[in-house]
Formats: sequence, structure tokens, C-alpha cells
Amino acid sequence: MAFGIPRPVLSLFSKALPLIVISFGIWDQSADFLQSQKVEKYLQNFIEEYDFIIVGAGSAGSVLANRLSSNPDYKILLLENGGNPNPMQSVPFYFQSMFHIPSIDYDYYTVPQKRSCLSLKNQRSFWPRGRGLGGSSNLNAMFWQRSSGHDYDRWAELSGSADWKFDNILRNFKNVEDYHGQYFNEKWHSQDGKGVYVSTVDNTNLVDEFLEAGKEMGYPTKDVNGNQEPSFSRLDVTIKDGRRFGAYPAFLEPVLDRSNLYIYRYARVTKVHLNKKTKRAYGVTYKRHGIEHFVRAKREIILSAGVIDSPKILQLSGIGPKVHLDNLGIKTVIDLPVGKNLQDHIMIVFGPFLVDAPGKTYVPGRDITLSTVADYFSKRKGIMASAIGANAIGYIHSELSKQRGNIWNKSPDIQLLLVPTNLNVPEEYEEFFNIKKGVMSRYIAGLEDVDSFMVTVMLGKYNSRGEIRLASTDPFEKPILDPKYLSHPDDVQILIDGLNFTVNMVENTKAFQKIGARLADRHFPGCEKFKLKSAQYYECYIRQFTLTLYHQSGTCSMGKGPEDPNAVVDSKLRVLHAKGLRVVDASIIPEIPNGNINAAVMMLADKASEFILDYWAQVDNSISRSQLTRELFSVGRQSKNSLRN
Ligand SMILES: Cc1cc2nc3c(=O)[nH]c(=O)nc-3n(C[C@H](O)[C@H](O)[C@H](O)COP(=O)(O)OP(=O)(O)OC[C@H]3O[C@@H](n4cnc5c(N)ncnc54)[C@H](O)[C@@H]3O)c2cc1C
Repeated sequence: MAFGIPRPVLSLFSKALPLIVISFGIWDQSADFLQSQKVEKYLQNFIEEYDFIIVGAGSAGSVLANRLSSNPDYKILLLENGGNPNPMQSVPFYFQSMFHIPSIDYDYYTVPQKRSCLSLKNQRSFWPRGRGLGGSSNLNAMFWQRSSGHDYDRWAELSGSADWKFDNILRNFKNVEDYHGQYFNEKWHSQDGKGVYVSTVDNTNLVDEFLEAGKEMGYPTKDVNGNQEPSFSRLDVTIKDGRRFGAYPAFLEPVLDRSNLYIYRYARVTKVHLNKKTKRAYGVTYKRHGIEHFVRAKREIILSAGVIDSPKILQLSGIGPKVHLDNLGIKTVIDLPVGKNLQDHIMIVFGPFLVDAPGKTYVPGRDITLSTVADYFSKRKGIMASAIGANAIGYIHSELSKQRGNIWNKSPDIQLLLVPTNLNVPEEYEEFFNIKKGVMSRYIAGLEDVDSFMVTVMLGKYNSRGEIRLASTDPFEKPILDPKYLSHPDDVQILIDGLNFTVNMVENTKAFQKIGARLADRHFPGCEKFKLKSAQYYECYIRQFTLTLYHQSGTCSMGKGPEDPNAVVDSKLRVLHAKGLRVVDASIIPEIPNGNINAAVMMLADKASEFILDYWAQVDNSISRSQLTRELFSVGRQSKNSLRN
């Protein structure tokens, strides 16, 4: 008989884990410091120059560095503010234990939200963001979701370019994945050993019940990563042999020996320099181990610092809303809506749903045994080989969406995620999500050892719009983040529909009735005055327990061009009115797709690399190199046919 590791021991372990991570971080940074000293003298005497400078080595930056350095004629510099991925990040089960550790997480918080996040400390949502080679792909929950094709057809509409239609980006999705999941079909997937390794989660607790219940509700079991329709499926993840497989092993590690790819770790970019007259971006300032440097770009600078830091760097460089920059005394070089259009996926962790079927769900403290741990480290299997135990997913339309009609021409607006795990480590949850002390333990009091599960209900379409602004001109100060969660009434209604659907599915389908599944008969703290399962109760739950699913996007939105008041970049991701400057990361997303966005970010980076390589191949074929250099650095005397890029 196996004995569970008691909850206090689990708790102690999750507190000790950061120490191991921090120690590695100190060692890694010191090693980088010593190594950097070798080139420091050289750097002080010369201005370095590269064809392309990529800022940020996250999901997007890693793809770009890989693709652009495939041309040996191009000299690429990749500047990354963090170090190597931490070995502890490879264990999927440690997912949330990696939050708040400065060497790997930026540890951002929003400003207090007005009518949402009520159970969170100071009503502030905690936004972890990954730091280091691989960026947020080192810190994420590893769910691999492409979203609905309709979402990309919408990008094409918003950008005015057919380049972004689903049919025209399917190739890019295939380019970035190495698919070993449950639904291999070469029309939709690629399995060529390149790209991110995708598998299907191997723990199957409650999966049959969930998929059967989905069918009873009218949703077939299908590949949600092919031509997505409203349907249910087991969950695909970026996990290989029980280990996280992020952007670093997929795109950077295989090309570290390319002699034309230079990677500076612990290098934080603080400014992009633009020629005042021509608006050509010609270099960046970065700080590495306390020393400031300037480096020049011959062809392009590409910002891939993520949805928070790319707009921040632009604003610090004078590219942003004039009113905001004026307030801070920054001279506006280009007036653009940088930082606006902030979107996110709100998740409501809903439940607990109790079941009369012992062993069907994970009860930490009972089911995490020494042999679970031994199994993981010897066979890389079991609950520790998944992020939060989540193992199945569904995409549905809200009632609101159905009422508005035409559902076959638009993407499902709700995602459901099955998490067959009891919430019995309340203190950890409070810490992970910045929840007020005691809220979770009050909510689950008495249910700690009961078999139960949760369903996360995710708002697939974000109708509210938030923004990111600088707090000051200090590049090291965190910016002001305001998602304005639930400020649009549709967002509340869609989530209410999602909670309603979930209770209906759990309590009224044969598949779940067989195991006696039902919503626990208790109120979420703060919602006691509402009748359980009423619309008012659901709204209260949603406003109390508003959590992010960490998919912030849209702050340097792609649009139709200079006439589009919402656009920061055009359909080729070039910053409007500038030359030699692109943004390529989650910030260019004009409208958030309905699935987790890592796949979309890698896809868009692959697409951007095609734009860049095609463009420069044409340029190189049409003019000589010396002419090219003259073109790029002529100050105030750009020739008539000067390059738009
Ligand atoms: C906790 C968490 C869970 C998530 N779960 C999932 C999931 O399960 N599935 C999914 O699809 N998506 C998930 N996501 C979202 C997804 O991982 C991100 O949207 C995606 O990785 C963003 O990629 P990016 O290239 O835009 O930015 P990032 O990957 O964040 O990369 C930005 C990089 O730029 C670097 N940088 C920042 N500022 C500077 C600077 N000034 N100078 C130099 N470098 C800089 C950063 O250190 C970082 O490495 C999750 C995200 C988080 C944070």
C-alpha cells in the first residue's frame, strides 16, 4: 500500500524548490558575467554591428533567431534579459512553483481592478512572464492549442492582408510543431523532428466521462488543433518524455553552433535609436552586468520582448501615444497607439465538483506518493508529467454567441478545461494566484480529502480593452498594467453562460451522473447572499475569482496601415512610419484567438521570418552590398527609391 506524502510536506517542498532555482540562477549569471568580461574590453573600443538585432529570446524571438540565422550571410545578434532555462522548469508538475522567482519570472501585477478580481489581494491580478532563453515558454502550462481558423481569417480582415488567412498560415503552424499527439494527419500536422514537440497528456483521469458528456451535450470528440470546430478532445501539450519542451530546445539549442548567431544573455535593451529625419532604426542601447552598450543594426531591429516589454521599449524610445509620452517628458518620435488594445483570456477556476468514485481524481496528499515521485524520475510518467493535471479540453459557443447567430462562421467563445484535481493545497493556490489569505481554505473547508475536480471556464473572446503605460522614464521600473477585466458586459455574460453550461454538463449527463458528479453545495466567499447556481451567483463568482490565463496580447496591434487608428504595425509587422523596425511577438495580435496563444505566437514568428527573409533576398538581388550600406545609413539624404522597410 502506498502512503501519500502529507500535505505539510508537499507544502514545505514547494517552499524549498525556489531555493534550488535561485542557486542555479546565481551560478548561471556569475558564469555569464565572467564570460562577458572576455569581450568587454573589445566592446568598449568598437561599435558592434549586425545585420539583424532581435530583442528577446522568448517564444517568438527564438523562432526568429533560428530562421534568420539559417542564412549564413546574415550576422544576427539576439539580446536576452535572462539566462539559460532553469533545469527545474523542465518538470511539468513544478509549473506554478516557478512563479515569483526573479531570475525566471518578471512577477508583474496589474493595477487594482474595479469590478473584478475581488478576492485577489488589492484586487490586483498577478501576471508572471518568463525571463531567459525560451521566455514564457519556460514558464507556461504547456497546453498546445492552435485556436479556430476563423480567428486568423479575422486577422486577415483586420490587417487587410490575406497573408494571415488560416489557409495561408497553416504551413507556419506546421513549421513550428513536431506533432506526436493523438491525431496525426499530415493535412494538419507535421512530424519532421523540427519545432516544438507536441504530445497528448498521458494521465486519463475522468477523460472518458468528460468526452462522453461532451457528446451528450452535442459536441463530438475531434482534433481541436486541426480545423477546429465546437468539439471536445484530450489535451495536447508541449511535453517530450515527461519534460517541458519550450522554445529553447525547439529553436535555439539546435542552432547554438551557428557562427553567425550571437547570443548575449543577461542583456537588457532599454532603447531603440531612430534617425530623427528618416525614422530609420539604427541601433539599440542595452545594459549587461551593469555596463551600458550601444550596438548598430545594418538591416533591421526586431522587438520580441513580449506583450509588456515590447510596448515599453517603444514608448521609452519615443514611439507611443503623444499625450502619454508628453506627460512623462519623452519626446514623441512617432505618435502611435502603443500599449493600447490590451487583451487577455480570463479564466474562472470553477468547482469543486464532487464525485462518488474514489481514485477518479487526484487528491494531493493522498495520491502524490513516494512512488509517484520515483515513477516520474525513473519513467517520466504520471501526474508529475503534466502541468496541473489538466487533461481534456472543449470549445463551445456561449448562449450569447448562439443568440447572435451565424455560429458556423465564427469561433467558439468559451474554452473548457478539465482539471481532475482536488484543490486541497489552498495556501499554495492563494500564493500562485495572489488570492487573499484564507479565501481558498474557507471555500474548500471540509472537502480537503474528498474526490473532486475543477473545470476552468475560459473567456475565448475578450471584448474589454485594457492598456499598458510607462510608470516613469526609468527603463527598470515596471510599467502600469490595466487589463480592465470585465469592463465589457459581454465578457461577463459569456462567462456566466460557460458556468451554466458546465454545471448542466456535470449534473445532467449520464456520463457524469454515473459517478455522482455534482457541484459542491457551498458558496464562494463573498457570494453567500446569492442563490447557488443562479445567474447572480455566477456573476459574483466570476467577479470574485477573476484569474488570468496568462495570454496577454495586442499591445502593438497589427492593422491596415497608417490610416488605421488602432494599428502600431502593418500586416508585415513593420512599425508604422519607421524604417528597419518590426515587432514580432504576442503584442501584434490584433484580436485574441480562442485558444492558448503560444502556438499562435510561434506561428506568427515563423510567418514574420518569411516576410523578412523574402524582403531582404529581393533587396540583395536588386542592389549591391555597398549600395545597401549607403542606403541604410544615409542621414537625411534617402534616395528616391529608398527602402520602405
Ligand atoms: C504562466 C504562464 C502560463 C501560460 N500557459 C500557456 C499555455 O499553457 N499554453 C499557451 O499556449 N500559452 C501559455 N502562456 C502564454 C504563452 O506562453 C505566451 O503568450 C508566449 O510565450 C509569449 O511569447 P512572446 O515571444 O510574445 O514573449 P515571451 O516568451 O515572454 O518572450 C519575451 C522575452 O523577451 C525578454 N525580454 C523582455 N524585455 C527585454 C529587454 N528589455 N531586453 C532583452 N530581453 C527582454 C524576456 O526575458 C523574454 O525572454 C502562458 C504564459 C504564462 C506566463
